[in-house]
Amino acid sequence: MKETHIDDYHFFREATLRICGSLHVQDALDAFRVYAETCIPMDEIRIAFFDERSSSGIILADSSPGEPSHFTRSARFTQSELQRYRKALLRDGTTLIINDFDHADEIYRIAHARHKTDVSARSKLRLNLTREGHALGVVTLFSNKKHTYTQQHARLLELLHDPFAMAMSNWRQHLTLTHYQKILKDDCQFYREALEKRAGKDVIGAETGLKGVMAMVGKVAGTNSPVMILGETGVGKEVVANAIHNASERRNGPFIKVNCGAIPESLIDSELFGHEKGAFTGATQSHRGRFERASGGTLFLDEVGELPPQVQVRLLRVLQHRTLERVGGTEPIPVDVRIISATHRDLTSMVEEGLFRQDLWFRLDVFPINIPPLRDRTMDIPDLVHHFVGDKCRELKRHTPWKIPEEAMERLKHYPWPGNVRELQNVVERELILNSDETLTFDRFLPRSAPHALETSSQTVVEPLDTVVTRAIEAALKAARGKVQGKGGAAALLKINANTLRARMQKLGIRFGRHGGDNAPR
Ligand SMILES: Nc1ncnc2c1ncn2[C@@H]1O[C@H](COP(=O)(O)OP(=O)(O)OP(=O)(O)O)[C@@H](O)[C@H]1O
Repeated sequence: MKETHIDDYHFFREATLRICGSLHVQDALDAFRVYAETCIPMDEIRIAFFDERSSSGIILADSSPGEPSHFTRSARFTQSELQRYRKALLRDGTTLIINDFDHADEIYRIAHARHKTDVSARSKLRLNLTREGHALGVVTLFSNKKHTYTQQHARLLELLHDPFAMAMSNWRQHLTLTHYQKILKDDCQFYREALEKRAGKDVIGAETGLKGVMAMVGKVAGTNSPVMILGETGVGKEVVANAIHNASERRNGPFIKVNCGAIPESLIDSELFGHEKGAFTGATQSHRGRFERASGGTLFLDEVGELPPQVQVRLLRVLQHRTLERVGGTEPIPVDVRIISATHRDLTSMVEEGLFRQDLWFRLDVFPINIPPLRDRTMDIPDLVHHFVGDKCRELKRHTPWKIPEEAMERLKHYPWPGNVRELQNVVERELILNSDETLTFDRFLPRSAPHALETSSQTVVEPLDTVVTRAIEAALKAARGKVQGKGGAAALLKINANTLRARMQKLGIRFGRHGGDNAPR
């Protein structure tokens, strides 16, 4: 290329605009090459840096006018190669011209070969990027002809040291952030799917006992109206709230649940609305509340009747203004959530007694949905039982086939289920743990002899699940003389996997070993 006079200022300005013009290193490099090749010849240009942690040379971007060349983006170096490379960089200064690559320092030829590159470079011009004495990386121009580069080219490239160094830091930070953003998005998707699986997307009884409820769900899901779900404890209020969210346009946003009765009064403000750093003793970090976390999705206020009066006031204000302020904050934060509330309490009488604000109730109770108790939709019981047995068998890794006699199912249908679906779910779990036969009779919980007594005896028959499970495990351990695993062991007697049994023993605090003295299950 015939050397022509190039105005330094003009070159610096135009080149810098392109180098710093994009956070995407590839776009910036392509734009720079298209402009700069009118002043400095190049068949290819690369930007690379050294990653100290992995002792690897990493090519960030590569640009050429024709077909992109092939190379390995990341190449590892040994410690001694690294030292030789650093020494050579120090020796060679900011720019280096190699006009006959065959005679270049061996370490440069090693680096070139290590990237398994198909660039047939004959000459190269390199700019060594440093900041405050630290090596940031290199910009390398390649030419397929020998003796391409002159001191004038090197001088021009050197003018661009600072813009390239600054852009290099930004590109690397941008790449790191994009990398973490991808990981977070992926994790978020994974946990959302796991949560959906746990919550169970299926609404059993949607075509039978809950048909009317699901028709209401279908009508209201597409709107943004607040929904109030009413029903006894354990009827499936959360299941229905989930169904509304999943059928709405917000389905790809978060579904955040707040159990208003389970959060201590002193924490509920911060849990719902978040707080700023230093808002109170112990607030060492700022914290997003559940309202903010639910942004773009649905906020499910379970047991809304339990909200303390002062929180009712603040909730009303957020719903009216559609903005919130974190505890200790002054900036209003816009709120974009759909509210679904639920309660098993009689909110109308709570309003009459002054225990629940009427204005808040009007705002929340725009579209009420009443879920009937299980005793009023006994036709759903067989499907629910089969659904829960299938689920629990998978969880307990119980592969034996099972059947439920017609007569046992009739008894299940006639029980009044004061704890509704949750109670039925617990009874199924207990039956599967205690009954290792193929036939599930439910005799322990619903005795055949006195079906009429069931309705009154529920208080004495139903015990906390953990108590029953503990008793069963202890009985099995006793029969197996402390042996957990293997033939005749407690796991075999209970027909569950030994690891599952150990996990349960640990959770329930059951002592291990033949004499209960060992501290690890065998
Ligand atoms: N129709 C249904 N289909 C499948 N599972 C259900 C159904 N209804 C309830 N369940 C299951 O029963 C259990 C209790 O349901 P859920 O938590 O939705 O009840 P709830 O009315 O919100 O209870 P609470 O009043 O205690 O908050 C859950 O494990 C849920 O998965």
